[in-house]
Amino acid sequence: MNEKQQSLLLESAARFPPPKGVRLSYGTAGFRADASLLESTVFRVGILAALRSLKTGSVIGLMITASHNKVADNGIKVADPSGGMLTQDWEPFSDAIANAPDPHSLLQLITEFVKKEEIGFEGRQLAEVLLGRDTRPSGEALLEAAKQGITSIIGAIGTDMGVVTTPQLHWMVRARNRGLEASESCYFHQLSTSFRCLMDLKPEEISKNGNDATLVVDGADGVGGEKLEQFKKMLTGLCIEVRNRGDGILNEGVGADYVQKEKVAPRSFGSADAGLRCASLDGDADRLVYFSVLSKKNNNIELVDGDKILSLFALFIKEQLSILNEGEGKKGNDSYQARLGVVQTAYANGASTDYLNEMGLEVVLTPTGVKYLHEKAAEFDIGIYFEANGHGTILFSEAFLCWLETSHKTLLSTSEGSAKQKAASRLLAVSQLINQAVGDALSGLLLVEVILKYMGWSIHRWNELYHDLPSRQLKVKVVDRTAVLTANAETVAVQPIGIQEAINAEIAKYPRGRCFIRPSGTEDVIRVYAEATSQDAADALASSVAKLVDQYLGFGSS
Ligand SMILES: CC(=O)N[C@H]1[C@@H](OP(=O)(O)O)O[C@H](CO)[C@@H](O)[C@@H]1O
Ligand SMILES: [Mg+2]
Repeated sequence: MNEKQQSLLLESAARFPPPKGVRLSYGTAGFRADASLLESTVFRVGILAALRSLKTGSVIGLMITASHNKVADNGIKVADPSGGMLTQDWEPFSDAIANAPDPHSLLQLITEFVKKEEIGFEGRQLAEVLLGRDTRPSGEALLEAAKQGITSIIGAIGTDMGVVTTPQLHWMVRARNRGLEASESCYFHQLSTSFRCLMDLKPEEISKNGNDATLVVDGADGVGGEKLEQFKKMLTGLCIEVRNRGDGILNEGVGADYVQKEKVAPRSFGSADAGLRCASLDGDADRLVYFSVLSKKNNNIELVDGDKILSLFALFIKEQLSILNEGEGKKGNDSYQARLGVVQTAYANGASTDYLNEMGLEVVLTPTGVKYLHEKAAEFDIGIYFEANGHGTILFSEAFLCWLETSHKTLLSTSEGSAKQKAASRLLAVSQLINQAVGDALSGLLLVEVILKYMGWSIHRWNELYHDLPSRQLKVKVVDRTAVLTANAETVAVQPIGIQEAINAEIAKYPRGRCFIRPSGTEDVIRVYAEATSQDAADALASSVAKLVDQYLGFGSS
């Protein structure tokens, strides 16, 4: 770095002093905190994004959002060239620069990192960062701070994509790096075209079914509701009513996180909606859950969570693959035994994992956080991942898509059964519809709708795939949540010493009992998850383990 660059960094960093006494960490999904604390972090992440763009020679994304958190919070996450999450190798650097106390220590960290990563500053190409933000009022000022961070690297530019959903921004980054146009209208066009294609390919005999009625969507009073309202006009064959489109307070009593965790209907939904097919998006529209309001008790719902979306997708994909492979074994020709895998976390309901295993699928568990699930899913030809809270997608490998395209062409030109050709067309359309960069509530919703139509299923029939084991999640405030270390995809607590044995002793008291603890990456708490054969048992197991956490780590423990 030359002197001009160094002084530009020092000068601009001086305008964004970090808040005193606050330590920030990249966490499960980027930095998140009260918006008033974030300007300097966002500015510094702007620098990181510009460096990442220089290093990779590709376009990088920055999304300003705090997803399902309260409206006063905000946050920032980085999208890598593939459109996926920032490589985990760069997280320690992001933590270090976010917490550097002054411009000089910041400059030193950057200088060392640039050297270590061999980021070339001489004769370099232009760096470009796409910026997006959700509807939070603090978004605009933070976007400006990010831009200033980006432009404090000479030659780097920030391109403002405006108010977008998180998955739209990730999609745009991926598109740009593949030489495609990255506008919102291209995104809507791709989704609506592939949706249309899948609708046209549904079996003819299934035109009348239980799900013809309107889909009612809770937009969480955030960006997703706004976008869906705009987008729904392009969707023929699907009637959508969007509620909570931004007239109420973001995420307050609304949204996928609220619906999934509280298991109640969001604001603006009530007994008048009983029996209807409803869906809920989170604040930045990367999570999706379905629900149906139960008729008798006002706010109670039948929840159809991420695990069930995953199961529906897996069922559909598996069926298309088996149509495609019918009879191929006998002929021994160029059939492709695609490896289909599903990825979950320890929060997946045990009944869903059993169901997927019974389907003969390979089920892999990873730690919480899309960055882990996505990475694992990418190892399969078709990898489907979902967190129970509704964040997930389906990834197709390049090799499989290449084979699929060729065999689709061959099937079109021969008289070989149209069933196979349709299955190939469906899989190709799914790969276009479902976001390949990150979990996307809007594209996920369209795929659910199309599969329900294909199966001729109502939401109730879908929910009957298996019955969830009763579960309970609790949060415990502790002195230092980093004192809990876990292993085996977070199912075992290895520290503090002795706590796992104590948890095991509690679990042993309940038939089919399962329970684990882990430190949250987005909130200052230890999360407790428990599952058992009855709700009372799940509640009792969760609360006894929460007590153990408090004994070992709570404020009276030391
Ligand atoms: C139990 C739970 O739902 N955890 C969520 C939550 O992470 P925590 O690290 O548990 O706070 O937010 C993450 C980001 O949205 C999401 O990936 C994850 O699934
Ligand atoms: Mg989200």
